[in-house]
Amino acid sequence: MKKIPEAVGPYSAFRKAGDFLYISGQIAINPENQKIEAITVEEQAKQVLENIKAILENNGLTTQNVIKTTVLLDNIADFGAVNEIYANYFVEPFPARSAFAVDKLPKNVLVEIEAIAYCGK
Ligand SMILES: C=C(N)C(=O)O
Repeated sequence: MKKIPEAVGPYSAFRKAGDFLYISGQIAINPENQKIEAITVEEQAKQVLENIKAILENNGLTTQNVIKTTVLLDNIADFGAVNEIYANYFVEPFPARSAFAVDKLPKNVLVEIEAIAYCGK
């Protein structure tokens, strides 16, 4: 099993319900030490997506099972930079997605991404 980040509040990193796996919003926590070490938005986006990938893999899934994501940004100016990293993790047909800039994110990170994966046939 791959290491995954611990929740930073009263929630589960993921929950399975029927044919769906719900992955809580991931922030750039290094699962080796539970610390946020990534500094730039590109580094943070990569760590976030590696964390999502690890959760998927621990559940026997890949990013191709992901049908919906939500991207939360501290600054909408980072939209393009995050898209470039994001595109390395998904292939067509891409998951449906929503993206927002929000006022502040937990632990003052720059990006948070949540995902829903379909585990059925
Ligand atoms: C980081 C989160 N997903 C949270 O606080 O809900």
